[in-house]
Amino acid sequence: MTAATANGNHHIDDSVVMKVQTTSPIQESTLFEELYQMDCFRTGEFYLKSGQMTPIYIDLRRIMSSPRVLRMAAQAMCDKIVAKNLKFDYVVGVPYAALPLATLVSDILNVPMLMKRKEAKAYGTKQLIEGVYQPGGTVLLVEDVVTSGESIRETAEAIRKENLKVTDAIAVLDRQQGAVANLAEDNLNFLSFLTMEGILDGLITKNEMTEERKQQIIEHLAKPF
Ligand SMILES: O=P(O)(O)OC[C@H]1O[C@H](OP(=O)(O)OP(=O)(O)O)[C@H](O)[C@@H]1O
Repeated sequence: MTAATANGNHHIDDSVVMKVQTTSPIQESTLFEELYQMDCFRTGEFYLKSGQMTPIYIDLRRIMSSPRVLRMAAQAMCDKIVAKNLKFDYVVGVPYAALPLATLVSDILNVPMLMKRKEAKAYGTKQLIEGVYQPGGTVLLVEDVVTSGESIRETAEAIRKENLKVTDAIAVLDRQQGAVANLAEDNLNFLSFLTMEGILDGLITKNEMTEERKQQIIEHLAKPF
């Protein structure tokens, strides 16, 4: 469990913080290489949850098929969580793609996990938030890829209805399409380990893309959706 402080808030146990701090941090280029090898980056014509067409699709669902890469992505987020000294009592993944990542973040940091369902069941306890929690506790949201931030907002709303707090969200990758500003409107600080620009630069080094194509993609993604 997390360790309780005098004011009732919680933090990651000191021994876990030290373990994360003394392990070499995951480099962006290292995770990029692994994601590239796992074919997570697709160019072509794809459609996002928002309905927007995108010339580049990043599918991090694929990494659950490699426990090593899945753990590396979770560790990269944990490095950032510890470096930023984020305070929280529970970890919640934005369903579904981020659930394996949230499970590993919970395990690495030894902080309990809760699960938010996409839809409540019509039987059993009918709860939207599963797991054991105390009202008033703080949740850290974990995402795989963020576009508008809408999925994070929806998840935060459901969690706040349960009298839990949410102040921070972290993702493996920010597609840099407005999520930071959108989430700030909802009092959510948003951090990511990788950015779309970093991925496009990586693809240039792999001769998969020219600088000119990168600029065209950035312009396309900057259009409102
Ligand atoms: O920032 P947003 O505009 O909300 O977009 C990002 C969301 O889209 C994807 O999930 P998707 O809706 O495809 O569902 P899944 O996780 O169940 O695959 C992704 O895993 C994020 O949750």
